[in-house]
Amino acid sequence: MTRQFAAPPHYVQGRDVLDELGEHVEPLGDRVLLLADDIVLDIIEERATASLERAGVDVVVEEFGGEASAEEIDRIADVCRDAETDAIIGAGGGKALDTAKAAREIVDGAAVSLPTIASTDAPTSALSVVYTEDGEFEEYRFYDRHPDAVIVDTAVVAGAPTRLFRSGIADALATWFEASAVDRAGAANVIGGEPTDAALELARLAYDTLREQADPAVEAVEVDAVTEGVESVVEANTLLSGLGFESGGLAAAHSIHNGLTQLEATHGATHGEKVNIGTLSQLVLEGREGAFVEEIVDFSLDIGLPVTLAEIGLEEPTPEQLDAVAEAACAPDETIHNEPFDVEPAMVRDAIRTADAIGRRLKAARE
Ligand SMILES: NC(=O)c1ccc[n+]([C@@H]2O[C@H](COP(=O)([O-])OP(=O)(O)OC[C@H]3O[C@@H](n4cnc5c(N)ncnc54)[C@H](O)[C@@H]3O)[C@@H](O)[C@H]2O)c1
Ligand SMILES: [Zn+2]
Repeated sequence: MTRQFAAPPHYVQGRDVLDELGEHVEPLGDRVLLLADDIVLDIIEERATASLERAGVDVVVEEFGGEASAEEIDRIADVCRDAETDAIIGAGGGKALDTAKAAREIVDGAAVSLPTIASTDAPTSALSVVYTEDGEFEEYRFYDRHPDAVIVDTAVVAGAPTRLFRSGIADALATWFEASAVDRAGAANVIGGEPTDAALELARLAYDTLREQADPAVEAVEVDAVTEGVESVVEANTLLSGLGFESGGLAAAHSIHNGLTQLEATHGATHGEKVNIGTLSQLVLEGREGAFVEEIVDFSLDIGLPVTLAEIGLEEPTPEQLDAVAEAACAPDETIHNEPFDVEPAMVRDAIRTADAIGRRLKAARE
């Protein structure tokens, strides 16, 4: 297998970069669609539009429906066609960004990611995660092109709910564990190559950054402050985790996340919160040392991430529910098969139950 690495050409991060949006978008298009939900439009529409207009870029604003579903993607592609735009800016969380990337794939032109939360590693990737209208995982769509630019205003990100920042830490915490599983298995990364050393190092750097900086950064975001630590964690959640997962590869944690989305009760938990349960389960599945699993549970507790099924909406899951999650996590095209051993649903179910037991014990010990 050849080593392959891919990345977007341009990443911009800093306080108030929203006011420079126009400068970065102007080389990419003359008329852009700005896609965001009502909450995000309230936060960014005025400044984004003003910056784009200063740069001579026409803007058409469209409200995002909230789910990255096939229906919503087709609707947005139609809006782009009718408005004759030549670029699309997805602004908000992972779902709006994924929808913008998917619509650009249909209509062509440029795509820009403008994350307003550091909640996932979706902004940099050349793929979308598509769900049913009801929020169940449906498919990954892979693209040849990355977003042409990724613009992250850290003041906007720090002003958003801390829960979403924590969720991004969870999504980024999974990256090194998954990429290193792919590496140990000699499996393929998300773009179909062997992980480069660079991708593995980026994933590792995301992990090290979070272990050192996540705690104080969460504290800063609680008071909407932008510190160097916040900048580092935003970069870990967005750029390092984004490049790290795509060119490093995914494994069990994200398959278990996908399995969990089968249960409606988990839909109130964020992507990152469900991924955290996936990460802890992956560590148990891999037979990691007990002390190390406890260390990661403790880290999660320190920053306020879920460590039990109850915290993601599954108070008393039935055996049938956990079997359904494990079955879905082991679907033939799932990345759980990138683990360096054969994985069966019963192993996954028992890893989830065991991770939950450890999480409950350590959580109770703090109460
Ligand atoms: N394509 C990829 O590579 C990739 C990677 C990771 C995750 N994902 C996908 O991302 C999605 C999850 O994304 P998410 O967790 O960001 O959820 P989300 O997109 O549903 O956004 C969560 C909420 O945050 C709100 N929000 C956004 N910015 C805000 C701000 N500044 N202040 C207040 N509220 C704000 C939005 O209105 C939204 O309701 C999932 O669909 C997941 O599969 C994709
Ligand atoms: Zn993720």
